[in-house]
Amino acid sequence: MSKVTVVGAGNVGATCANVLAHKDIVKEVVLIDIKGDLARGKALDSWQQAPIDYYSTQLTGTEDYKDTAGSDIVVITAGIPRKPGMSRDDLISTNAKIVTSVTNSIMEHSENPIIIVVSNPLDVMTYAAHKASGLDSSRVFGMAGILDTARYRAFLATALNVSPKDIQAVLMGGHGDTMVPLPRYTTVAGIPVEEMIDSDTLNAIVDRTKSGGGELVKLMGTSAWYAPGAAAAQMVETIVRDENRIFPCCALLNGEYGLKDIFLGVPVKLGKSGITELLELKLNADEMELLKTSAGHVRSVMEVFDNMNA
Ligand SMILES: NC(=O)C1=CN([C@@H]2O[C@H](COP(=O)(O)OP(=O)(O)OC[C@H]3O[C@@H](n4cnc5c(N)ncnc54)[C@H](O)[C@@H]3O)[C@@H](O)[C@H]2O)C=CC1
Ligand SMILES: O=C([O-])CC(=O)C(=O)O
Repeated sequence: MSKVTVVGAGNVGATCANVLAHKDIVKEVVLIDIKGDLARGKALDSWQQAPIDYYSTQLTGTEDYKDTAGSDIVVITAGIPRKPGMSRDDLISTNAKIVTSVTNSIMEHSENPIIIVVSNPLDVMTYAAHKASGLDSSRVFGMAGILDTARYRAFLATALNVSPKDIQAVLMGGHGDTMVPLPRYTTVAGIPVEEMIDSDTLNAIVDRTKSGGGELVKLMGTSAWYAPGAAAAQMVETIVRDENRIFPCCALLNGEYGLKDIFLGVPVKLGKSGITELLELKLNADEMELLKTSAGHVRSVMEVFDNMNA
């Protein structure tokens, strides 16, 4: 694994490229954007950080897809972010076209890449990239669950006054307000979280997690980038290192959880060929109900996408 392309040199894309370079695990990161100078500038700035922070990963910026040729992994962050008052779904008409055209351009120059989608609305943009790429679904998936789980873990760490390192959690469903944090699968240094925290505080943290993206949009006037960029870089890392780590990712379901032909957040193993296994948790009736509601919402946005392309 030597070459990673990050499409979109904006807040999330540039952060992802920079965090990835710091990991020093790939030979080359290409940052591509319709704004070529922005991509070249951010790549050059990151490359000039290499002697300070000690990494060898070469970063280049471009607007020309020829420079992405032979990419092993592609992270798609191109598209518009939301502004206060908007939902992620409001981005669909603009971002569907961008993600489809970007995927087509990538596929013209790379034979069998792994594609990680970040652009919103995430679940449907992953569906769009999968459709446009013609790649096996084990090689096209979306980043959301790592970020949403990280927010949940960070809120818990604050409430419990513990290191976020010690909090493990799973979260499922679409990347929106219907996402499903799973307290029953949350532990603090191996201790079930429900033994550590009262239910009102836990419920408030679950609710805050669900609107965690919106909280940041309200504060900043645009959406988050540090944690999102780092989350996408973590997915690249586990693939490059062929670690088979388990992360919640947006993946195509084929009957798992009683759901079919839908991209939704579920725990998967990630290795050098992409998704190596999709894990089916033994959800209880309440959890399953929440997951089905979330799937229903994602399906309604998928229909909007399908109608745009009919
Ligand atoms: N999945 C997730 O958890 C998250 C998703 N996002 C999404 O990621 C996307 C990017 O967000 P930011 O980086 O904050 O936005 P940004 O506006 O800072 O950057 C987006 C970049 O995409 C570029 N772009 C637009 N059309 C393009 C095309 N056809 N080809 C190449 N580049 C193109 C723009 O020139 C811009 O530089 C948004 O859709 C946002 O909603 C953001 C955070 C988390
Ligand atoms: O909230 C947004 O629009 C961006 C995003 O997906 C997130 O930060 O979770």
